[in-house]
Amino acid sequence: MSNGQELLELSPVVPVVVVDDAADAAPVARALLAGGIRVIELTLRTPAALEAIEQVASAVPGIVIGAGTVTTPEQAKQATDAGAKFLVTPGCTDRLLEAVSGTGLPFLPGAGTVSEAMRLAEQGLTAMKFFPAEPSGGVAFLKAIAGPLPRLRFCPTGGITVGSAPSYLALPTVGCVGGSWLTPKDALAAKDFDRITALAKEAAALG
Ligand SMILES: O=C(O)C(=O)C[C@H](O)[C@H](O)COP(=O)(O)O
Repeated sequence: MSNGQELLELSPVVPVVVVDDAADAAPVARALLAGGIRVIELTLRTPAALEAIEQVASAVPGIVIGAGTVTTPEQAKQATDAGAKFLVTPGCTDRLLEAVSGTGLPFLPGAGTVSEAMRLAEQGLTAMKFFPAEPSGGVAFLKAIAGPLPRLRFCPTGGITVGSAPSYLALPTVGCVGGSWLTPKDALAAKDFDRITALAKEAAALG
């Protein structure tokens, strides 16, 4: 996997995972894999995130581990050092884009408007996260911009559910969708990894 376009092909659904306890990360990754999902995006929103990435990178080699919520150059470097194999940003600044490209990892930069998507395309980046998908116009927005921007491809994320995912995945400009619904907070709190496997199976079947 060497670029963002390949990232879009890994799985129909990229689980966006928030862990408060790094010890949960490897069991969650195994539960997702058992359900047929072979990619995980751990968000840098919690203090446990970098350790969680390290643990998945070393203990669950079968899953492709990435870091999400990368918002600063420092985080891009920390996530890379922790063993992330790809990076995802919710939006983009010039400084962040330079840092993320500088890691050499494949990445999905975030865009939420036509101009943001065009600015990324100007830099040769044609695979991006569409965030926040539902509040920004969802499927209707993506359909509308496929006319002027047919070569761009997206991982829409934000407000997507197992029910709405198929209408996104049916669009030719959508490679995969992202979502946190595979790893609900209460399932993590109860360490109900079987439930995560069941949700992963349901999501993997969308492909
Ligand atoms: O943390 C990030 O990097 C984000 O940009 C936000 C997440 O991608 C969304 O919060 C996931 O969306 P939900 O599936 O609606 O929970």
